[in-house]
Amino acid sequence: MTNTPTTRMPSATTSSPVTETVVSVSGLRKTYGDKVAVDDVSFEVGRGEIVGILGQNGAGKTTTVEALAGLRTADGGTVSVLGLDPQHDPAPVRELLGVQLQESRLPAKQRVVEALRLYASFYTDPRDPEELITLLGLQEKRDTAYENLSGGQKQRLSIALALVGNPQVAILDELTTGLDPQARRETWDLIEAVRDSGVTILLVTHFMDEAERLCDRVIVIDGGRVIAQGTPGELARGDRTGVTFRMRLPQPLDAALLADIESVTSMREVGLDLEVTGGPTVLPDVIIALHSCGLVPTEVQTISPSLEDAFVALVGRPPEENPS
Ligand SMILES: Nc1ncnc2c1ncn2[C@@H]1O[C@H](COP(=O)(O)OP(=O)(O)OP(=O)(O)O)[C@@H](O)[C@H]1O
Repeated sequence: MTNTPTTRMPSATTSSPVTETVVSVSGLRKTYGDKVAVDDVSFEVGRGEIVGILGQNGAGKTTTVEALAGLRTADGGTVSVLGLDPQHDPAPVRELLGVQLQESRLPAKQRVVEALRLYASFYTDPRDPEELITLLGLQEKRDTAYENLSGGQKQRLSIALALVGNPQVAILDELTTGLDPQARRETWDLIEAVRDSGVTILLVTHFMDEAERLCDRVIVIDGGRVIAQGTPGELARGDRTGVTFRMRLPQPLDAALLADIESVTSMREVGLDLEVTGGPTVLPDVIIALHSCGLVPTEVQTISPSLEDAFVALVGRPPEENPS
């Protein structure tokens, strides 16, 4: 994690005090006919945080954030943005909340600067469109029609449109879906710059690498319910206190040598490597034991548990490769 959040929220495993809650969702419920899209969702977001909403297709993520933005009517529960109620009085919330929803589409011939000026005219205290064009690296595309922008440029424009009202909170849904790896990394840098400019961000994503890179905390939704929340590191570690590493040795090893080490709990061969798992001191214990036999590994790599592993363990299935 490269982020240094200005506030930390309580999570599954921490209890730091909340300094200022800007978004609060409590017992949210939404049905479409017989279909329960959101069953019982509660969470809070503190000022300056980037919080990820993770879940598979159909988990209820978009319904949740759209209810928060006052774009869908909830059947139960409460939502609050900066103390305002978007469900019963959405107009003032729109001044404070920017929304980038999935697949924003603009008229094909509309130029970048025209779109930004038009959207700016909807707000009482908008950001300067030219400043946003610079912030989002769209200077060279300022006068380009929407239809002639690349996928990454369209995405950056949609983020600019979410920010043009000068919001204190931004909801970004499927931020980097369909972008190439470089455009994704550029978009991530941009989101960090947006957060550093003082905007609290709620990020809906399928991508675990994106959540690990950007989010101070993540909320995992499955079947319309929150099934876990915490920092990406907390969720990835889960209950694990042990260490796993892989090493490559210059010659075959008598397995009994390592099996006798108290801190070693398991070993397995992975290709040319030996993977060892054990207690907190297992890595130095193994290296010292090898050294006493005149052996030095040619490579050693510690294996960190990933958010993706945690997600699979929690949800029972991996996040979709090709989100809809
Ligand atoms: N307007 C609607 N009418 C009927 N059912 C809907 C509607 N919108 C969403 N649903 C259903 O509600 C459930 C939750 O949908 P939602 O879009 O909130 O999920 P999601 O987690 O955002 O999924 P995705 O990642 O695919 O966008 C899904 O089963 C979906 O099919």
